[in-house]
Amino acid sequence: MPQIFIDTRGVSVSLRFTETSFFVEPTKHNDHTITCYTGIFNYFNDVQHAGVPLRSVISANFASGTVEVQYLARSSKTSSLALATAHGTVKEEDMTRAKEWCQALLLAAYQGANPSKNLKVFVNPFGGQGKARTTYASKVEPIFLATGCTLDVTYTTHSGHALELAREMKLEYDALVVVSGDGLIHEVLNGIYQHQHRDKAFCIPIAPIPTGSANAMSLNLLGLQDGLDPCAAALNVLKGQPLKVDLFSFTQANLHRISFMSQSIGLMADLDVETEHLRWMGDTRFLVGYLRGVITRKSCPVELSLKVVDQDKSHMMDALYARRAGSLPNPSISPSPPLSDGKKIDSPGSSHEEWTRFEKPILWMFAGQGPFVGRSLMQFPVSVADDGLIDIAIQETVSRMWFVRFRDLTVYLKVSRRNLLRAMDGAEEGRVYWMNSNRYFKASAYRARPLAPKGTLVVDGEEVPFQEFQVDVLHRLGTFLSPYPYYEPAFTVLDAEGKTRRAGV
Ligand SMILES: Nc1ncnc2c1ncn2[C@@H]1O[C@H](COP(=O)(O)OP(=O)(O)OP(=O)(O)O)[C@@H](O)[C@H]1O
Repeated sequence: MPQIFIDTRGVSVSLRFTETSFFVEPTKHNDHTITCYTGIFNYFNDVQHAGVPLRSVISANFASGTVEVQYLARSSKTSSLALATAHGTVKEEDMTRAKEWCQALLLAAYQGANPSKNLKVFVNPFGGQGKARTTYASKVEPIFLATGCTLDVTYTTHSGHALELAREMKLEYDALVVVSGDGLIHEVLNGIYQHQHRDKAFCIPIAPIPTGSANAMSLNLLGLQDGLDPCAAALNVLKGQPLKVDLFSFTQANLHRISFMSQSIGLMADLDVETEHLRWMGDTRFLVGYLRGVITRKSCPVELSLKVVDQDKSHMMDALYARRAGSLPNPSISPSPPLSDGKKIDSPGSSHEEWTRFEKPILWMFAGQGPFVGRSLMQFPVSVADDGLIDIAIQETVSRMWFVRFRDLTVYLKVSRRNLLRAMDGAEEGRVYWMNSNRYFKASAYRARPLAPKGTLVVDGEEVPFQEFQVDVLHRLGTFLSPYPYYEPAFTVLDAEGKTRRAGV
């Protein structure tokens, strides 16, 4: 599509786009005049090289002789996205062309999809550091309004509010936007689970806007650079494609609930619950909790049984490579059966494997999906969104590497505090995966039975009673909006042989 020229405050500016990028280029200017009006560049001199991905263009309008294009851009490579506008008048004789150009730009930027979405928005003013309300009003809502979205916004007033609303919601929304952390996503999914038409309700995609503490789902969908950026997450609401992900059925006695991210017991659960009063710290509170846990090294009193499908770390990593490169089809597990009202949900894969008991004493068990459980911990680096399996990481209390022999007796030594602290080094890129004392399984189901009256059990970041439970996988039941057909974070680590390996395309 040829370029058009607009006049912005006396400066003639060329607007053009290619299949991949959008460009704003002044054609005449006073040397070194500083301008920020496009958000793409600061100096006109740089402009020949400037451009934003076409995906970042959110609106293009022509009205009353004026062209206005809105897009998201960074002021530097590492900064967050911000809403920027290029606007200016066109000459009388160019008006028809300008109108057609705007339509063509919009068509290309949305690849034919409708920019004006019908959105249900949940804002949790309590999540994270309590900034959701202002972040939504100042950064997110302007992006939705620029594209003509219809917004049905609820500021949650109490814990459980989002669940109640999701349970009763109409099925007309294009997406459910969750302005909060992972806890509110958990609520929305459980509301959907109780919905009268839950099969259909589970197909409405959820899109997180990160304003909680860990924001793990947002990190897993958008990656480290964009995962904590509310504007990047808003762009995902407009441009993301539905990504089917496995969910988990968490059963305690006769109570079922949906878990979408993780279940933890032991140190990793304690650090979440015991740092609740440190919310003001953001996700640094998890680091404080971990250090506290390493000092006490409290054993986790629980009996675990797993339906193991894989426990070979190199093999699991190879499978991840293959999936991301598109060379492995979806696993041959059939989709979850439709959920009919009142029926227990069954796992498609859990009936095939044998139950195996994990006998060793442990410091913690962390089960779930999605590489990141927080910005500083890639706990499940080989997680695949829809492999029909749950990843389970178990930290043994004793190290298989460290033991002393005395006559016929072998005495194993506790994993040292030094090693546990060392595990923090590279934890954000999943290096802990290769630690010998970190046992890693892919399973179709697992059970845990507490062996002490007291302990901490956390599901998707929320504490639940410390009682026996079972988790089964619900293959591809969840739907999220995502820029990629897989979890974004790539696993780049030294493998067991010390070679650099990279998962990703
Ligand atoms: N108005 C409210 N007042 C108090 N609690 C609320 C309110 N609205 C929602 N909640 C509860 O707030 C809890 C925490 O929310 P959320 O998980 O979104 O933030 P977070 O815990 O800081 O982030 P993350 O889960 O990513 O670590 C949820 O359990 C939710 O039920």
